Amino acid sequence: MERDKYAVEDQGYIKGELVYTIFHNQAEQFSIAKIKVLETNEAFKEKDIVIKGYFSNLQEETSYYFYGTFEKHPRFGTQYNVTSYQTFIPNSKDGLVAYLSSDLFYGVGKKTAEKIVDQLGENAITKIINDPKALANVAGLKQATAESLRTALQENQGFEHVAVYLANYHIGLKMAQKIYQNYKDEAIHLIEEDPYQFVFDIEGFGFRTADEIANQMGLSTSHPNRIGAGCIYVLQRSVQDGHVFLPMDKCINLVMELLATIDLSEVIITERLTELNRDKTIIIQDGHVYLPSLYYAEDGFSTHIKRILTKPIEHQTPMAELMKIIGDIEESEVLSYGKEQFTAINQSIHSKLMILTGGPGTGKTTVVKGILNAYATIHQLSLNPKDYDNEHEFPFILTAPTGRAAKRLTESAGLPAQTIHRLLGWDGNSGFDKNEHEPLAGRFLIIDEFSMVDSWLANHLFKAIPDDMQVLIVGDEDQLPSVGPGQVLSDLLGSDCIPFVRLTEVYRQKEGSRIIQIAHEIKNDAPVQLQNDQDFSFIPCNELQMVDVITKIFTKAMDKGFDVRDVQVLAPMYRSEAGITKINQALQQIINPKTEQKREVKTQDAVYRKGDKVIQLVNQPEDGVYNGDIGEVVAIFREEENTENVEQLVIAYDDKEVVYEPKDYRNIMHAYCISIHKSQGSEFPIVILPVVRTYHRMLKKNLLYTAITRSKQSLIICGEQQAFVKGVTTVDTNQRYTSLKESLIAKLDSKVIEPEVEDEDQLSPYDFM
Ligand SMILES: Nc1ncnc2c1ncn2[C@@H]1O[C@H](COP(=O)(O)OP(=O)(O)OP(=O)(O)O)[C@@H](O)[C@H]1O
Repeated sequence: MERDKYAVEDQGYIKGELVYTIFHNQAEQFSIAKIKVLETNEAFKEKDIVIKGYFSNLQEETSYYFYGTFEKHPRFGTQYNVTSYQTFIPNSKDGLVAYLSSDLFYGVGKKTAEKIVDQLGENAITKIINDPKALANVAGLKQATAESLRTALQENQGFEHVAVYLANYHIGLKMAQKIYQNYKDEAIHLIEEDPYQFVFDIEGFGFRTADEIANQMGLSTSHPNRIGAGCIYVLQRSVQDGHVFLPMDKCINLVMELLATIDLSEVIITERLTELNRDKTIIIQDGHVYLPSLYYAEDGFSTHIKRILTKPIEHQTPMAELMKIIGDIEESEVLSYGKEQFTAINQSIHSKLMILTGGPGTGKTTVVKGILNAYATIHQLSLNPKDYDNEHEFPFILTAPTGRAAKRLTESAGLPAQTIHRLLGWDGNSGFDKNEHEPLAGRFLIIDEFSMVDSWLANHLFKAIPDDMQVLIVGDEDQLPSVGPGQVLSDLLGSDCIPFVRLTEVYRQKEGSRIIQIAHEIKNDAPVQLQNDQDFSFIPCNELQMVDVITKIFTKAMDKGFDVRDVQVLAPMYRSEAGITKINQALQQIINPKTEQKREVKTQDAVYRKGDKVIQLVNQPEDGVYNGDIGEVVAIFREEENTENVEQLVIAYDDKEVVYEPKDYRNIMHAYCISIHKSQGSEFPIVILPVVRTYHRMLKKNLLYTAITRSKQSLIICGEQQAFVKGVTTVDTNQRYTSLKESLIAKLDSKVIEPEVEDEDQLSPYDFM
């Protein structure tokens, strides 16, 4: 078969044959291979070359046309970066027989291939693809083999055909594979019909790519499909910045900016937005433009808040009784609750829904334990899960957004806690098992680290809360907002519709913690002193010295007997000389270097060895691992060493081992250094925090506050003092557009639903001791 009619005109090519594969990632279909050069129109004189790209299945003894560009790799020299390719099948009988009897086509041997070519001639492949009956008369060819040969040929040729076509629009093989998997042979026809539809259907297919294709096809820049796709694209992008909606005028401006054409006016875009609103592709309300899922998430969440608040608590505990109970708890815990803490326990016991907020060390956990104890005593419930069975479920539900946060909650409260996803029975695909029809079973729900909960998850969670369940939300409003859209905790507090208690008195500080002092200095906008102390050090250095400084500190901590898991480097960004990637590479070399005996696997971005510290990057509920979980590579199995015939990486987390196949490797990365965003909800004995000017875009008060509050025993900041001071005084002005506050005020009639709490000032727990 000659070069495809869609082959890129004037583009350089190398016609070559596979010598051997150097690296192949099955999941990504990414390969690096050595190729014997048979013919080329490139200025290249060598006999062979290393190529890399996304290939579906490169075969030996088969020739290909590779289209691409040369690249100089610092270590491996000149390589050919392949952007598209196609199999070369000579029209000669021998060539066709070799191709049809290759490993690509199961069940077709040399003899059968010869018969096929004898019967169908030079155009055998085209005939088989186009005519389902073409193979019917080939003697001895079973119908099943004939069908599977035709399907495999269609797949193989079809993908190459699509890939070559898409390469004309600078769409690489990786994206071509996604497109082909989605649309198969329809891909070219569909893209020619409406390239903008791909923006919605294919993850990662950018509006600009669609635009380029449409442009080459001569589609008008003011075509309604273009404007529609532009509107949706602008909204989708705003969700990535945490917004729940865009104000109408801002949305129009962003669409104008994106579409950049003089044919468009605000009126035309407004009309298109109105049409999209009419057919429910978007929702416009009060001048706010929403993607439907977010509109319904906020609206649903506030409706459920109202529903929960409306059903009052049946059992009211007289103040005298509560004071006595709290006094007894103080005695057994050997502490005396501060006034705010006492108010928090009292109010939570009497509130259907309450928020407990406060900075580090203000006693949130202490109060949570107090509330659990008081509630259990009042309702004569055991706090021991073993005292319950399937018919009598444990009445206390403790949950948090991440695995690490749930684990910490389990440890601090002394009761089992789980992630919100697990609690709701998320299956990873179709949604949650728990909802309004299948609600949660229990009496008292405590949700920790609520600042990390986004609008979607908040709605799913509250949907599943039955009317008579009591709820306590716990979180620090000064932490980073959720990664997903919304700012649910601060909107709840800002609405003034929900009872809350804000703890301000710091208790851990009394134990002499400089870390907590720094956190509160940042929180209260007070000047931060960086002088060294028992649990705090500042090490001045610049960007280029950073990796060296960090590896030294890390090594010293290990020499002192700390475990790799105890020491955590937190940085704001991946790139730069002092970025996460460089720090991880350097630390891996020091902590877990290559040795003869140590097994390793190579992925596109990293090398993993047995003993490496790694982090899970996405929720993988089917295996019980969640975004932010940190584990260790404990075993690597080669393909031939297991029944699945696929390479495997085994990672041990706190309470389980999870097996990763190559297709899952993209879900992990090294975790010697992780991003501050990923560290939300976790705590570490030692935190090393690099802060340099290069990070300036990221250096904001809430980011540094979040990083600092992750450290429990020791905090080491290294870098430039000026950058740190600038960071802690820079408030993130990127306001998120959310309407939860207004929605709550409208639904709850702007009243804080105060619990009926007697004035505790008149009595003290001591009156009852
Ligand atoms: N009323 C109190 N009297 C004495 N010590 C207290 C009191 N309240 C809290 N503490 C102590 O202060 C420290 C911090 O309290 P706790 O862990 O409850 O705070 P937190 O707000 O949950 O902190 P973080 O958010 O950092 O985990 C603990 O050692 C706790 O025992």
